[in-house]
Amino acid sequence: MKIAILGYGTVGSGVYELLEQHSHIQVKKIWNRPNPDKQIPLWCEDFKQILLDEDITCVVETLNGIHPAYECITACLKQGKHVVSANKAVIAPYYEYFKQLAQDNQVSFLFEASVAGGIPWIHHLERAKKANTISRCYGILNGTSNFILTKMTQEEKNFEQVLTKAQELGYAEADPSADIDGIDILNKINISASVAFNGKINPEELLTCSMRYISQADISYFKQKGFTLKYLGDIQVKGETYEGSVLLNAVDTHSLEGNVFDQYNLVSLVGSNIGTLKFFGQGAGKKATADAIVQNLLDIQEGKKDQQSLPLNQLQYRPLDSHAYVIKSSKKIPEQWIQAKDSHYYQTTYLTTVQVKELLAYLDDPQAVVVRIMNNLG
Ligand SMILES: NC(=O)C1=CN([C@@H]2O[C@H](COP(=O)(O)OP(=O)(O)OC[C@H]3O[C@@H](n4cnc5c(N)ncnc54)[C@H](OP(=O)(O)O)[C@@H]3O)[C@@H](O)[C@H]2O)C=CC1
Ligand SMILES: N[C@@H](CC=O)C(=O)O
Repeated sequence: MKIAILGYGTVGSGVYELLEQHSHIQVKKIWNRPNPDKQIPLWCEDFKQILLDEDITCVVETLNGIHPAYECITACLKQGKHVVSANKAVIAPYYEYFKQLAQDNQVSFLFEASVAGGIPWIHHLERAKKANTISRCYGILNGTSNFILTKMTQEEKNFEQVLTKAQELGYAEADPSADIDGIDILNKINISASVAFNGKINPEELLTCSMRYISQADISYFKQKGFTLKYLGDIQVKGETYEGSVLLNAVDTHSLEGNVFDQYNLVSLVGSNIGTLKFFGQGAGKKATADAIVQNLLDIQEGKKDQQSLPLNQLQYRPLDSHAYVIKSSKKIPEQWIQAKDSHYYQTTYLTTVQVKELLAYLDDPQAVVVRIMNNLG
């Protein structure tokens, strides 16, 4: 099989290097914008040279963000080329569109690397879905934020210092605010919901809180109480309704999630027969992510059939659960929402995600630190 790669950054170069060991998959062309700082093997300047090359039957997309990735994926699928993408920012909003285009053109659109890097999460979701009704997907889904929390907790490093290290190691997004403000996890939760529930969600409805204002003092405060802070994505479904969140969670120090460090991820599904299933591995990084892409290329080579039934069902947001939260804010939180106060940490009464959003809108404090108390992660 002859392929092309779009984007020669951390992941694209990783795919090229791994494929040097695969004699049956040959990289014919690599498209990247002109970059004098990079030596790009097989570089081609014009994307059309790839699109119109009939030898190339599959295109790997490892660009950043929505444009020009959207246009490239669309053109390749319409041209009858298989597409493998790692780019969650474009897959999350256009999942159904790309899947439909692939079906219409009798090709595959695969995206294992887009959620949880090297973990074969999508493969196992699709497999679990065949025999189970899946009601929840949750976990540590971002390597950069987990790397930051680990180094702040274990080595008492400061936030900015560790974020720079995560960028150097190739874990962070081109704009790392996606990692620390929750957008990246939101995209991964959205893609997981499309696969697991055959469901369409509105990501803006999820309770999404940044982790960028966490301090060493906050970490120590929770540590004293037996908690480790983890930045989790969570989505649950009941019938045609769903609820979800992306935020810091205080998890038991002895829990599995509490013991996942560095760029590693731990992602779980809850199935009607199997109960909770957990998958652990590297969620970010060159080689691990490239491996997930190569796995998809091998799927295509072996003629693996697509599992997705379309169209997706539109789900409605409705709170399904309530939790206690700890909120650190310089603003005063009204009594009716508070169960206890400890210095400037307010512990709330049990609140739904919708109530927390109301409280945060009332507070209007962009630097508030919001932590969900998560005693039982399953
Ligand atoms: N890094 C990781 O661990 C993981 C990344 N991903 C996803 O994989 C994709 C690639 O990530 P990563 O390799 O880390 O990112 P990089 O920024 O390292 O690589 C992106 C590449 O795309 C090129 N590029 C960007 N915009 C354009 C454009 N308009 N035209 C042509 N080329 C362009 C860049 O060129 P230039 O160098 O000139 O800027 C760069 O070579 C992203 O969508 C990311 O979310 C998924 C899982 C894990
Ligand atoms: N920036 C992402 C890369 C993988 O998806 C992360 O840190 O997890």
